[in-house]
Amino acid sequence: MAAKPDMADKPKLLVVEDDPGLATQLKWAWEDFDVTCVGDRESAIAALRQHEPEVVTLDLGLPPDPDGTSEGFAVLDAIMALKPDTKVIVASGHNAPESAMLAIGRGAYDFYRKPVKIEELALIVRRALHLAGLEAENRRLAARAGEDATVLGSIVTAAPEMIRCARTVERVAPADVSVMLLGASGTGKELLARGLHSASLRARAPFIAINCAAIPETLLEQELFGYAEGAFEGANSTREGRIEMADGGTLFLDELGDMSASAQARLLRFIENRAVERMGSARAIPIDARIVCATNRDLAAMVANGAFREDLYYRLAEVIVQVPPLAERAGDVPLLARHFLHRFAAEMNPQVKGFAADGLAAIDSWHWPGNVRELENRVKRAVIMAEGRLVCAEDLDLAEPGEELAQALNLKAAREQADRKVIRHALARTEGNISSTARMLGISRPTLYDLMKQYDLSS
Ligand SMILES: Nc1ncnc2c1ncn2[C@@H]1O[C@H](COP(=O)(O)OP(=O)(O)OP(=O)(O)O)[C@@H](O)[C@H]1O
Repeated sequence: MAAKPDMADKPKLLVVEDDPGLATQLKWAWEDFDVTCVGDRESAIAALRQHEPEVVTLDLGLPPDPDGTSEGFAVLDAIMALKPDTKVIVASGHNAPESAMLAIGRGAYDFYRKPVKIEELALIVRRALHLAGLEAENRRLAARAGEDATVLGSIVTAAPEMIRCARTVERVAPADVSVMLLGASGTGKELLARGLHSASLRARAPFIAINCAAIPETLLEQELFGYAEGAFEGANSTREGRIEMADGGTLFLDELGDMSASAQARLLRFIENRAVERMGSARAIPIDARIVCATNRDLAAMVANGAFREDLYYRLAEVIVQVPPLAERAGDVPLLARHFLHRFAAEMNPQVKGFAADGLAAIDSWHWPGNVRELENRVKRAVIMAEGRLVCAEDLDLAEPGEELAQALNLKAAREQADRKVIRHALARTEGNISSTARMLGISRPTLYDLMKQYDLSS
């Protein structure tokens, strides 16, 4: 015996009709629907809540106002408020032909004329159902695309290279191993470290980050290990270091390659003893912190030439994760550009809605040596600069230095233009960090300061 089609498989139709004869006629006309018939506002809303129908046919003339439209509109408004994706088809009676148009203005999908022609109504109902299905599928896909475009919480990517990298981080997160993130500046190492912490069992404890390159060598040890009162001149009170603050949580050591030999030795002692000694104090304070570190230097080479301790290296690099540069992540440049555009437009310039074609082309052809940080800064600046709805190539200021030089007045002017452009780009890449900019340009900090003064550039 063939199984009876299960009601659960059938699309749901709610018929709101106060004429019992007509309601019965409609009910039998829809064999392939799971039909519910009701005759007033209260039961219509109750049925909506209970069955969540995809499609509703609604007679606007319902009791206690069967000759008017007030009750019908009240039902329509309630449906639009409770479940706005419902396709409502209203009946337009002889007495109020204009009400059909009003109903569409208030969210109804379509209307039919009374007296009802079942075939005509069937066509409208089926089309509405088809559309409801398409819309539901679209919503599902959009939600999935949203999920897929971010990994480890906040990392926007669709590139297999980066997804693999994030998945590795996700997999090692629950194990209490040390993780070393290797990759160029601005590739998202800190974001990955934060993602790792959030995915670990330590998520509720603090995530403490310290950038070893941003703190002068002499202060780094104080920052990391803290100090006791009187440890040195000016130490008027005892201060806990970052390692202590990370107790129970994760300590993120950024730019690890910039750590002095003395700080390296102290760090190794902390790892071996699982305890810190504040500077100027012999008391060992037990600390349980997981270390995640990152560097854009070639640490293996630094170990080979003695600039970085080998024993420390192996303690910190139980798992090594290579973070690919942005230029090697297929499809990520336009994806991230749009992500940043929408974020910064919402924060700073809501009239901006997207990229002009030449803007997208400029983004696409740039090689992004400063990686995601450079892209983020460029788009931020462009959103602020944009005058219209679309960000164009000019707002992004991405031309190669060479392109404009051919038109320069003379060699001196050309050199100056090139200097300005290269310095501006380097500053954008490092978010105005003078030491990193000088290192990137292969000049000393004083030389960079001089040039910035000469060209009237600010960081
Ligand atoms: N995949 C991504 N999705 C969204 N934002 C990102 C992504 N990658 C990086 N960013 C953003 O780019 C900026 C730079 O990232 P991050 O600081 O993590 O890079 P980094 O590799 O640690 O850089 P550095 O080596 O210079 O410290 C941050 O503002 C970060 O939020």
